[in-house]
Amino acid sequence: MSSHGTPIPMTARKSGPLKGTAAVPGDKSISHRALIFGAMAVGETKITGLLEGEDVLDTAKAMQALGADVVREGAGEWTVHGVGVGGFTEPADVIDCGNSGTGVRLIMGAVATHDFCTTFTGDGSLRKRPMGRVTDPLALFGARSVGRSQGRLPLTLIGAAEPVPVEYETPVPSAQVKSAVLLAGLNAPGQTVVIEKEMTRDHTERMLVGFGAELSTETTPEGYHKITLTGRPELTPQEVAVPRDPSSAAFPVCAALIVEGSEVFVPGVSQNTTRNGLYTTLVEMGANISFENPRTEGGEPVADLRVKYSKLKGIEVPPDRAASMIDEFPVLSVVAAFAEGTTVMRGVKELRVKESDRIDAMARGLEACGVEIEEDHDTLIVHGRGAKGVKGGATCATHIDHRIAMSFLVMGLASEQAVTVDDGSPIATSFPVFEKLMAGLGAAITRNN
Ligand SMILES: O=C(O)C1=C[C@@H](OP(=O)(O)O)[C@@H](O)[C@H](O)C1
Ligand SMILES: C=C(OP(=O)(O)O)C(=O)O
Repeated sequence: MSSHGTPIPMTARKSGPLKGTAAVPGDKSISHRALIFGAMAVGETKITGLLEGEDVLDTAKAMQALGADVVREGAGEWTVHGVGVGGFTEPADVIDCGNSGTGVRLIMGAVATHDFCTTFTGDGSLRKRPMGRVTDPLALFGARSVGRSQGRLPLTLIGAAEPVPVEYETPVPSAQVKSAVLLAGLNAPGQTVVIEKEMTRDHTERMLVGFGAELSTETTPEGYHKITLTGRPELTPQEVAVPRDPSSAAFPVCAALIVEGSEVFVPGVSQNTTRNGLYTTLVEMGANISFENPRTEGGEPVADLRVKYSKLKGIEVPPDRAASMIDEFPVLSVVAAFAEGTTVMRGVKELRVKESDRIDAMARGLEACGVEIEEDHDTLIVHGRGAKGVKGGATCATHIDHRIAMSFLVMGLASEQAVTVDDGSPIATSFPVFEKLMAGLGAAITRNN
């Protein structure tokens, strides 16, 4: 039973060709950051295209609780009157980040170098996720924290009264950890340095530069990604146009690839190389995707995708691509089930600490639907059914995980028998218009109660 909300079981049935345009909402990562950087700038930041999903709305509430003025002006249009770097005030109540790892970890970073105390919590999924990966580097700035065992939420963070700058090499490939350290470094004197062995999504770096921080990036002789941030800048308010979310676009794209006769147009999909690993992988599998009208939107390189049903083959995904498609492995494993041959996903252990253990959740659901898999701690291998087709016919557990729910619903659109998910309610955390958008393409997805 989820503590996210009342479970909403949903079912997807074999559908006719999917046709039309899938204009997915704003990018979740960029939406969180637009609110947080807006709150740390002096003056009014205007945001358009903000993702109004539960995760981002929780971050908006948190920014208000810390003293910023955050106002919804219209659909996706928000203004943030920031309090300036170092200007947050102690929240009067617990900050509840709901289902959002990004929200809680970035906000922990933002308050860690403020001389006050913040208590964080979240839903049943977030309370299981590891926070030590963020509280460990924040301790180097002088922040202290007390959480449940293994640093789980609820957790209280006592910010550093006299923060010191930090040099930190991230032990796991995580943009959330990198961003937490950089956000803490904003209110520390001197230079904060983050080094990552594998480069993760770079929205924090791009947006900090956009908001006027002094930040430089370089590749070290070992090939690592090194970021140097000068603390205590005055951030200048911005007009942020949030581009569409490539992680949400993955669902209509993958659905079109596996539902026979489909042709779907997906505008404005990020071509940022720290986010587009799924699309590279799909092309290697033989996907018929054309990348049209390349341009820049909201500071991100984007293209319009025209996607046609394709006969796909299994491939080995290079492990060094994992970070650039980390949220897309669940839906890739669905596509792999329909491909001819085996798809090997190695170097994916980070999937075990997402909203759910995504290797386990996908493995169990795929098996229940008649797909043979192999897994170990860091690997998921899917033996594609190809011409034999996917049986389906199971109810898959989603474990309060939006991407698991959407992935199995996509699977049901092309399986012989319907696929049910026990709880589709978490879809609202990242893709609140998923059902409407998929219905518009002709996908047979229904709620069961
Ligand atoms: O920084 C971000 O916006 C995100 C980073 C990734 O998490 P990790 O940093 O934990 O890999 C990703 O899974 C998440 O959906 C969003
Ligand atoms: C992992 C995800 O988000 P978060 O870590 O912000 O909860 C995701 O959206 O797939």
